[in-house]
Amino acid sequence: MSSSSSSKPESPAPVSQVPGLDPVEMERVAGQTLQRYSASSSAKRNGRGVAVVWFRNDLRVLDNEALYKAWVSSQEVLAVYCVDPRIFGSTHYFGFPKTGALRAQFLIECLADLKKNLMKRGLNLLIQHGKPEEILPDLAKAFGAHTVYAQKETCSEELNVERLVSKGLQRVALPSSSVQSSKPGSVNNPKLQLIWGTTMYHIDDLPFDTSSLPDMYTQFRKSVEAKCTVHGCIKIPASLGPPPSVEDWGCVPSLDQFGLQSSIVSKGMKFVGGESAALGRVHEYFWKKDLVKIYKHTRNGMLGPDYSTKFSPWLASGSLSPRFIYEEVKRYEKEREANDSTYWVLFELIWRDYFRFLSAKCGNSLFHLGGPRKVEHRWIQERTLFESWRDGHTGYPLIDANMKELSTTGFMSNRGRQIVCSFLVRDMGIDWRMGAEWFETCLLDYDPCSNYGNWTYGAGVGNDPREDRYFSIPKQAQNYDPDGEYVAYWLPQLRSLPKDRRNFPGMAYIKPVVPLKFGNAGSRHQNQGRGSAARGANFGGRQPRGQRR
Ligand SMILES: Cc1cc2nc3c(=O)[nH]c(=O)nc-3n(C[C@H](O)[C@H](O)[C@H](O)COP(=O)(O)OP(=O)(O)OC[C@H]3O[C@@H](n4cnc5c(N)ncnc54)[C@H](O)[C@@H]3O)c2cc1C
Ligand SMILES: Nc1ncnc2c1ncn2[C@@H]1O[C@H](COP(=O)(O)OP(=O)(O)OP(=O)(O)O)[C@@H](O)[C@H]1O
Repeated sequence: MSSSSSSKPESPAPVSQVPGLDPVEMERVAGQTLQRYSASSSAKRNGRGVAVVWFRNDLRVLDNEALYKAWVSSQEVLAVYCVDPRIFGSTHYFGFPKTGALRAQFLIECLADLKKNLMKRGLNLLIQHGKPEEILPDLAKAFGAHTVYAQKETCSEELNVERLVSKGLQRVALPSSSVQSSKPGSVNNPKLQLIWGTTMYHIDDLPFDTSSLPDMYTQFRKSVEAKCTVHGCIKIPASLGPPPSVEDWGCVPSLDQFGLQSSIVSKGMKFVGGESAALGRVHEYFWKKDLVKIYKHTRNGMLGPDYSTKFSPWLASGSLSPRFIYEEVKRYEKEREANDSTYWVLFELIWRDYFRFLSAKCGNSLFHLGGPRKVEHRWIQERTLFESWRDGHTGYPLIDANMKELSTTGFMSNRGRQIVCSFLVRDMGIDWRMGAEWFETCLLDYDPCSNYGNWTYGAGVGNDPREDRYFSIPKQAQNYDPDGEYVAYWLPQLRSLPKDRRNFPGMAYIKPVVPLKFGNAGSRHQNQGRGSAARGANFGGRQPRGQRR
């Protein structure tokens, strides 16, 4: 056997913390970066009274326009986060936990860090438990706030909350003295002002209305690259105080307040929540480890913290601004090197933008079985099969290892996500929404637009009919885990096998729960003679199309 000599079983590698900086270094890097992005002392504040900044998925100080506008328009800023019980409810169709314990823990760390960073600037974070539409009008009334500033969202659950908050504020009557430029004696309502802030390219700069967004990513990308520029990050003054006087600012919540049990990451990557960690990871990835210059060649990896940026959990919670990443890429290109890899980070961030704008175009069809194209197709919802996928017991090491990584750490590589998605929908024929909702439960970087956008593409119901791909497991295993290092990490029982058999263990592993739809071409040891009969889904006889991007 060539490179396939069996190796001794090894004990699992320790958990890799992401970023891998010690707390002192992380604080130093975050402090320096925030300082670099502080507004000069001449920044103008010309408002009156109190403004509320309602933090949602923008848990950061750097490049936070809602925070900046609240500061400019007031004499006092009240920063608020509402722990909305709905985000700890159940997913829409299949009743999985809407937020799993790992993402809840990440959120707690984000809130603790935000509170700390706001306090360093003379503010604080008021944390209240309840629905924003009940909390915010009461606060606006109690503090006489003229405006509630918040980041705009695009999916219906969040839009609904925005509508209810706005309605609630309309019922609050404020005396004219709290409101700028109002006539003496008149009665005014506080306003909800929603600010765009999730994407790298600003929605107002797009060369088309979102209702006419191109159906093809490449067309979108070329158009924005040619016609738009990325705005510079908003600089926030070093001092934002004073806050209004508040009796009880509330504590950063604990997992049991969410009704969740702590889930310790025992293997793989442990992501640290919060803006300081996000800025630490950018520093580590770009400047300390110099990894961005090889990103394009490593990005399809699956094992360890360094094959890709790992920015997504912080982007999803808004502890990291995509415009800051853009500026860091440009700075790196100027100071060190510009190449395909440095560009490719932006290329991927444009995918993220695209899915965000697409959610505005598609509305709820993004979440419907037929997807934006309303594709009619018979799916199955077989619980036992689904559970074998969810729990990593399908008999295919590559699937099982990825699913175990997801439930243990809350993360999975992009390569892994595409493979397990294809397996669920094509080989098992299972309703893609079951997979998407399980991802919604588990992912640290869960974002409705990127998650449901990618799942609709993977299921062949997305808005671009060409994005209809089958991922052959044997081929993916040979290309992306040729020595079986990844599967042996997550399934240690495979480590004692020769390297080239770890992905094809035959009788040495669980019996596959379904045959592969397109047979086992390319497999070396597995499933001989099981045939290639398709199960469940029939995708109109489409042939495998290899890999995406
Ligand atoms: C079925 C499926 C579900 C997914 N669900 C999510 C999700 O809920 N949230 C999420 O952020 N990403 C999702 N992705 C996209 C992608 O897998 C992750 O963004 C990526 O793996 C995160 O790791 P990274 O930050 O190291 O990415 P990198 O490779 O370093 O890429 C840099 C950034 O580009 C963006 N990006 C890269 N690929 C994509 C993509 N395909 N779609 C959108 N943005 C992308 C991310 O913001 C990422 O942080 C999903 C992909 C698939 C196939
Ligand atoms: N942020 C989000 N995360 C997960 N799912 C979301 C989010 N926002 C919206 N959805 C999904 O959008 C869908 C809305 O379904 P709902 O029944 O409310 O409306 P609908 O019947 O689809 O509405 P319409 O017929 O007007 O399109 C649900 O599947 C819901 O889970």
